[in-house]
Amino acid sequence: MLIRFMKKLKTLWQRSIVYRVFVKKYRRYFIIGAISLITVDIINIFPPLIIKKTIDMLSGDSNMRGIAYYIGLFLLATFFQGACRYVWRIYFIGTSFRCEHDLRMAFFKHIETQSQRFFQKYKTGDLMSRATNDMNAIRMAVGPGLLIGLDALLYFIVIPPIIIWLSPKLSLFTCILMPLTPFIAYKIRNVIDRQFCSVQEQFSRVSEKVRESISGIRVVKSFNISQQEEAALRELSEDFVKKNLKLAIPQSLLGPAFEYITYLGIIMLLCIGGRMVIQGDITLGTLVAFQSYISMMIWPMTAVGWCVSLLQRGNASMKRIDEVMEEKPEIDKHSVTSKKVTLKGDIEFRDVHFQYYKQDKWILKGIHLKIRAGQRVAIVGSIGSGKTTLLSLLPRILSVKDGTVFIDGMDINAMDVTLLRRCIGFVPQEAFLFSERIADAILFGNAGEETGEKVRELARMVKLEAEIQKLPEQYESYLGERGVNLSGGQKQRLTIARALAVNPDIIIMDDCLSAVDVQGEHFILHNIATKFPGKTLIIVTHRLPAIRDFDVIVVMKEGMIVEKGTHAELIKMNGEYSALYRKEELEEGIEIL
Ligand SMILES: Nc1ncnc2c1ncn2[C@@H]1O[C@H](COP(=O)(O)OP(=O)(O)OP(=O)(O)O)[C@@H](O)[C@H]1O
Repeated sequence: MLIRFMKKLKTLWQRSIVYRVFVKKYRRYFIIGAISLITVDIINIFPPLIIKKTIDMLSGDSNMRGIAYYIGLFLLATFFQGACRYVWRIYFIGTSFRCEHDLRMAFFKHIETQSQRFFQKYKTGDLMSRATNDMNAIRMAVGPGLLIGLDALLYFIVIPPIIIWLSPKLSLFTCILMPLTPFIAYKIRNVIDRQFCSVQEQFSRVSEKVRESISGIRVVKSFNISQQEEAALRELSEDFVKKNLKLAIPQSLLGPAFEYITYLGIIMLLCIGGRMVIQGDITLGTLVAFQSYISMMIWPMTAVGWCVSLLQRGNASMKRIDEVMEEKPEIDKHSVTSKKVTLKGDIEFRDVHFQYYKQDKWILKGIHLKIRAGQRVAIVGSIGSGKTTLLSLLPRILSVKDGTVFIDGMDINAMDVTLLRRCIGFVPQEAFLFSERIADAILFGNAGEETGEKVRELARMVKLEAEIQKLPEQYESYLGERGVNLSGGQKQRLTIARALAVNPDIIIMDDCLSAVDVQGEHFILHNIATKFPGKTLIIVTHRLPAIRDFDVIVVMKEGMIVEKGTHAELIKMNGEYSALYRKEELEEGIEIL
């Protein structure tokens, strides 16, 4: 029975936030902190006893040497106590910051392994709120929460036996109200837990709205919808205030409720204890010492409520972190190696089907495509025909579940995703840039590489050099958030330079020249062909003249490959490609070969 109980206790402990976040990794720090805390609380027992002795001496024979001795003892005890307090603060509170750091890094690393599907489920603002607010709540639980809890527990263990020893009768009267404490804590705790979750969820919504409005500020202004955006944010924010106020009620009830019970105890003590001193049942020193101990209990009484609230908040936040951490990464073969393998660049899609969600429509329907190393391949087709989806499978931004994709004869699902991505220069449709120096944005992810000539060479290759040189600080100029201080075409060219910087074996360009003029497009494609000979190039484009000399042109329609061949072959076929080309010919007034 006892063994079963101990086992259950052990399981509970190992599941607790304190063990998982703090003790498991920083056991030594926990032990040092706990020892110094115990020492402080043990030393704490003595000052009231010393005071009792001194008062009793004063009301007795007034032995001055004895009094001086006790004063010396008192000073020594308080000094030692201060030193130990310093140690536990460092070991508990300091370590709680390390725990928060560890958890945040683990959270971030986990998010990095997730696929698009995950990011559709969790909004950016929500993830931000989990990585900041929730992490902070967890730190407060395993730092101050743990400290206060342990401290209070020690007080509850140490002080009652002493007051019983001082006067059992007086203890009985004073402690009559004590059992009320855990009962009230339990009742209020549940309410706090429920409301804290609701506050955190609302905070996520507010964060997401703010993020969305700021990143879409250009659209908001150009569509003149600032007022609607403001109203939407106000509604969310007001709701957040209301939820916080609702949470504040049980939280603020907790402390006063405990204090009230404790002060009732003190009043009873003064009435009954005073009478006992007058009747000679106890000495004045005993009453003073007794009162000191009861006052010392006020702190743990209040602290229990605070500790419970911190632990509850921490637990609620941990649940939110666990929810994300339990999301299985779609890609599990990640390595931390910095080596780069070289791929030849043969690619094969074998009977590939893809759907974004189960039960959803199929976006790719039985794709069979072989690309030989060094070929230049263009993928064209109507809007929404699945071109981006198909290309996203190669660097495993999306995972292939039905069918197989091979690179150099290897199934990409069996390849280390880090190494795979290092061999692919991927230029996405949306030019996303971080706010950093232009030189760093070009050498992105290649820290440690020498800048200078390589950066200039890449900028030249994408026809960006002259424009960068016109900037006041040239390559040292900082990009605004998401590159707001660049034009659409400049952003696209910079992302191409960034992809080429890794000297990839396979270059994938997803409609990333749409904001570049025709001459610029020819210039860049020509440069890629000459500077990266023998590399496989796959490009998605809606501008057909630019790809007339490509080795293979693949035409997609409704998730299927409907035509494949060279420009001349496809024109001769007089099918889908020929129709698209004629349409473009009309639009741009170009001549068909
Ligand atoms: N993340 C997503 N979740 C759900 N459906 C998606 C997602 N991304 C794309 N789709 C759907 O998949 C289909 C193919 O989209 P995809 O972007 O691959 O087409 P595309 O041929 O590249 O289009 P475009 O020429 O406009 O870039 C579309 O119907 C689109 O709505």
